[in-house]
Amino acid sequence: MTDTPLFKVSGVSKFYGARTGCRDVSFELFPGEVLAIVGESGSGKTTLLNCISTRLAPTAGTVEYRTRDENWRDLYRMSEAERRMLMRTDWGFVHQNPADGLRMTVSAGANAGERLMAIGQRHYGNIRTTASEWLERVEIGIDRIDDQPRAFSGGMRQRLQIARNLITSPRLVFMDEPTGGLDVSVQARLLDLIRSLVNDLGLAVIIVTHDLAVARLLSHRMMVMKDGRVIESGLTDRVLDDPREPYTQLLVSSILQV
Ligand SMILES: Nc1ncnc2c1ncn2[C@@H]1O[C@H](COP(=O)(O)OP(=O)(O)OP(=O)(O)O)[C@@H](O)[C@H]1O
Repeated sequence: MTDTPLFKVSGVSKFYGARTGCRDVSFELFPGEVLAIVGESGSGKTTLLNCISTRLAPTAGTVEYRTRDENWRDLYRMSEAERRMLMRTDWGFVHQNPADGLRMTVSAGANAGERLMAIGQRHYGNIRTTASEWLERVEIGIDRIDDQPRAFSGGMRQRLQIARNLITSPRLVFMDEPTGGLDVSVQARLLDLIRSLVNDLGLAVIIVTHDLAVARLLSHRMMVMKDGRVIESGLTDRVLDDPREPYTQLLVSSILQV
């Protein structure tokens, strides 16, 4: 990790009419850092993730990103085309439901290789080679490269979605409950894979989860949300081993013995 942040969120709020989605959230994220956003259902995690990943315009606040050419850019002042390019190249977004992040009716190889074309690669042979390497890296047999993801299990689909996201060497990846809805043994294998890829690639990650065990395993730092606000944040081990807020204490003791 370096001393210069990669991403700055200041005073982000989102209101749905009179209802609060999230309120006055600020934080910085450093290169290579994994931040978990945790909280109960309805606490505002998804709203916040969508606001900071440019999927949902906040009611107030700014979200800034340090680009590869060392410029700070306010994401909501970028043109739509610039934002889309950033999403395709420098960023990844891993959805809870792989069908939301994959094209279900094209081959696994094309799903992985497509983003390389988005960044200008044109050589079919090279794209296929890189796609095969990535399939292998996420433990999908090379004999499945021409199969469509609809013929894959839930765990395989999720691994393919991860390959599709990481193939362009993004610097920042958003993950929304990436292991939600999978069997426990499949979850454990996927978490191991995510952890080693994130470490090997030095990725910065913002991961939303309601599962404190996932936060414990993957994140360096965490933010606890309640009613749209961040009520506690700090190093993951500190927050889980020595929660300061009564609500966090309750969450830690009632949800899971971690
Ligand atoms: N499109 C919407 N219109 C109105 N209210 C919404 C909308 N989306 C979310 N909300 C409200 O905003 C609050 C935060 O919801 P959000 O989905 O962000 O929470 P969450 O922590 O991600 O929950 P979950 O884990 O169940 O997805 C809730 O009160 C929710 O009802």
